[in-house]
Amino acid sequence: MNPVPAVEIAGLVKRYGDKAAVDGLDLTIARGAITAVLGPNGAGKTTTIETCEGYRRPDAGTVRVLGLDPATQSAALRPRIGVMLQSGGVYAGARAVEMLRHTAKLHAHPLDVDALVERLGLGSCGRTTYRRLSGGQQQRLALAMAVVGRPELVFLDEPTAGLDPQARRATWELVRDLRRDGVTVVVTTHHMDEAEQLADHVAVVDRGKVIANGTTEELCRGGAEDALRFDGPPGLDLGPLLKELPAGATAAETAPGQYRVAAPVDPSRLLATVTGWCAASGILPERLSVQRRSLEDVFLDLTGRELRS
Ligand SMILES: Nc1ncnc2c1ncn2[C@@H]1O[C@H](COP(=O)(O)OP(=O)(O)OP(=O)(O)O)[C@@H](O)[C@H]1O
Repeated sequence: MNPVPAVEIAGLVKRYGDKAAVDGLDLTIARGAITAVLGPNGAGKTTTIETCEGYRRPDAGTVRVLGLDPATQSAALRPRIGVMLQSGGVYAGARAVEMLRHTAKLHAHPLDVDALVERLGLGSCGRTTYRRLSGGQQQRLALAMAVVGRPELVFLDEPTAGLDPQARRATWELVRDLRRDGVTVVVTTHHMDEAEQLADHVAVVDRGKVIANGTTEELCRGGAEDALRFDGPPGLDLGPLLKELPAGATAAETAPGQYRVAAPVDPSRLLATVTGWCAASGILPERLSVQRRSLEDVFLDLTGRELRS
């Protein structure tokens, strides 16, 4: 194992005017794994990733990527990393696959371009210019450009935003294959299921700091009890149910007609209490299940359920 972490960030501060977009962020990312960086809009994820890529200079703190300083050693770093930006980064007038072939030629051991084009469903885009590709095709091309040079480390900023389910799955498979080949992948996403499916490690960023960090398993286990979920008529008054449960129980309508109940009791007792209350109230609970906390639950517990302005 290479002892130098893929990414080491200590006390990173990045300001835009007098606003600190990143505010003392610490994060170490291991090699050879997939790390998902999650956080609400405006949390500072992209700013952090762009600092790692050498596109932004820190105002304070240190950033090391593959042991190098991206601000001053970018010439040594660039050939070793792959970058997929949230938008742009590709010349709009260039023809899609030609551009990919050109990028491949800049690297010593590129991936097979035809195989990559096939995998990402870009076969029909050969001579189409970047600006004429659909949004999803542009995303897939940007992903192909990021990985074609067989980098040691890939940064993918929201790689599946706006992709159809097939393209999303193709992206996931490609990311898993990168990990199998020993590549370190750092991915930002707003899709909690994506992070749950793909990531070995998860870092949650909020207000410019890492507020939680660990494996998905560790974060989902952390502190909270199993939750019971069921569907029922919208707008149920859950107050009487809560009275039947011990202190510390929570009950909420997470979406219209969808309920989540958690309590520090044995799951079988929780199930008995909820079904008993439903029966007594004339409610037929549908799709009833006891589940461990999902990453989305963890995320919302950490960052709040309110929409931020
Ligand atoms: N070039 C810029 N000039 C001024 N402010 C900026 C700039 N880029 C980002 N910001 C601000 O910095 C904060 C962090 O933005 P950033 O893009 O890093 O967040 P993010 O976590 O990636 O958000 P999202 O999930 O919406 O992509 C936001 O308040 C944003 O408005």
